[in-house]
Amino acid sequence: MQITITSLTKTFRGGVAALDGLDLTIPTGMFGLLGANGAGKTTLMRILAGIARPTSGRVVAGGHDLGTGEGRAAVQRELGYLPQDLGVYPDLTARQFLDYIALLKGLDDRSARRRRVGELLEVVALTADADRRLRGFSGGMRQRVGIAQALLADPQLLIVDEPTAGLDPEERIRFRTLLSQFAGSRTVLLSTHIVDDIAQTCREVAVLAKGRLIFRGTTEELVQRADGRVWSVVTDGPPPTEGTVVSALPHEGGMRYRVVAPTAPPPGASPAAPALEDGYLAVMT
Ligand SMILES: Nc1ncnc2c1ncn2[C@@H]1O[C@H](COP(=O)(O)OP(=O)(O)OP(=O)(O)O)[C@@H](O)[C@H]1O
Repeated sequence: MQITITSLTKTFRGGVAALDGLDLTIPTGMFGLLGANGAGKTTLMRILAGIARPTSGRVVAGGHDLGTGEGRAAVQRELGYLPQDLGVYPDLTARQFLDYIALLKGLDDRSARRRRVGELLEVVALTADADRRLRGFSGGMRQRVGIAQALLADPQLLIVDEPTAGLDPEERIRFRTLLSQFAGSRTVLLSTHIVDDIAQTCREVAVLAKGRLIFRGTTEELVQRADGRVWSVVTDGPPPTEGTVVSALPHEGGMRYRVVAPTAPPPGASPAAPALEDGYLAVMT
């Protein structure tokens, strides 16, 4: 499902422009959305999910205009959404919770619903824990329940908002592999602060800042934005003051700093190969 966003704005009461004339096309497949806190990612996702309404502008998803009730209903039938703060009922088991959400989504046939819930528990590797109460689940297990509920209706569009925050490395890897496997011919919009999650799953990415698009392209193109701007500085003195220090590691009696600097290299610097995070920092600065 392709999504075309044109001149989208969302201004909250008090005058905060969460989205400020956003133009963006999101193709089929996995698509990454990066941006600092408050950049407007959640607002965009809520508008795409039909939960929030824009102040102005247009969104067309899979040929459906979200500006109309009919269009929103059509997109919502094809939508799976995992918000940042999915509330679960702690006293329900994973199976009961998914069954309940499936019922809300209109899966009325009891045996079909039971089958679908069973399949999804398998997909998210929770079959063995299916009949435990959610209250005892780890953060990662809860996120997997969250993704299972988002996948219940086999959506063509899956929107996930910072799904790996708080997960341990193993769970993060498992979670993002799950998303990639699911994507295929569908559209998966992944919003996150964790640049590595995007690097490992998405070919294309957009970066938002203050409600505006500041980059849209492939992950390789984002890496290229940092070409000639990444430096390695070994020193036993104070850290470099130019640019942004992205890492600091002890090195032979001193420190090795990795620096993204837009102009002249810091004294004593040698060039380093850029990574996606450097490209992100380069466009952010
Ligand atoms: N309901 C609201 N009322 C007023 N301002 C809001 C509301 N929701 C969001 N905002 C403001 O809109 C801006 C964008 O917020 P949004 O949550 O979309 O950003 P974000 O990129 O998702 O941030 P984060 O990464 O922290 O989740 C922020 O300045 C935020 O304070």
